[in-house]
Amino acid sequence: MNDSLVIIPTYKERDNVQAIIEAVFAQPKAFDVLIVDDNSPDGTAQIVEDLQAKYNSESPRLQLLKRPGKQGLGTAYITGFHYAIEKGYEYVLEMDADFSHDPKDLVQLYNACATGADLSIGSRYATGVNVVNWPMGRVLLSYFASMYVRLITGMPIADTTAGFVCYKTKVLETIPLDKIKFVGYAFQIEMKFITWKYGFKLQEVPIVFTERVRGESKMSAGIFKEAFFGVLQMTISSWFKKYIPTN
Ligand SMILES: Nc1nc2c(ncn2[C@@H]2O[C@H](COP(=O)(O)OP(=O)(O)O[C@H]3O[C@H](CO)[C@@H](O)[C@H](O)[C@@H]3O)[C@@H](O)[C@H]2O)c(=O)[nH]1
Repeated sequence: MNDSLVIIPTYKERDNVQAIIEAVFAQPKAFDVLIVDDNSPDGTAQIVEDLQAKYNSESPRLQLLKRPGKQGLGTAYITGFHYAIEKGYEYVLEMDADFSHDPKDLVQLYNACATGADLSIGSRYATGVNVVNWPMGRVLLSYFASMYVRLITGMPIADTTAGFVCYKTKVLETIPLDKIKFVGYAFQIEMKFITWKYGFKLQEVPIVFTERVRGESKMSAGIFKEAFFGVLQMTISSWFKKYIPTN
């Protein structure tokens, strides 16, 4: 077993899943991979099962959790976090299956945590705007959404919805995972917010985010709405909820 687990949630990622797994295993640092698949109707999980025979001859480097149906990205990660804690991984990384996150950046996210950060964030907005192939409307929406979150919550992070991150497992053991309630972009915001509120050290690592070439995004207007109103609700309730420390 390696010290770090890369969790990749998948829903209908038949055209990406094999290539992304191979790309993670090709990195200079050895990572284990956990795919959390929500019964994708396109056979994504079957592809992973076929690859397990190839990669797991010495140790189970490629792991798969199958859930019965589409339950959202947030709960897929929570399921993965519990798995990582149970197995005793020291570092847990989150990554999309679709190559919008470059697997080459995994090592620098890991290094940031190995040298002091508790949560390192692959940030599109740490140095300007580093997004490739998004329509201008989506860039503006995402950029201003991050500014909005920063303004409302006071969290000192430029890319608050980032989904390419590395946690020290002790963070995931400390924060109340059972209280995380959002599933989409708001899930990413909520996780960072609670981590920050618990006094852990957050560090942004500049990355370039590239729009997927294969398959489709599963984000929807509902998920965007959840983020917009959820941030307000989350910030206000943090003033009253005992499980969120005040700082
Ligand atoms: N298991 C599971 N996986 C899911 C689900 N919905 C999405 N996924 C998987 O989660 C990853 C991201 O999904 P996308 O649909 O490609 O997300 P996106 O719109 O590109 O959003 C990304 O960027 C956002 C910030 O701009 C991030 O907030 C978000 O977390 C993600 O990284 C992909 O690997 C996709 O298959 C689900 O319900 N269940």
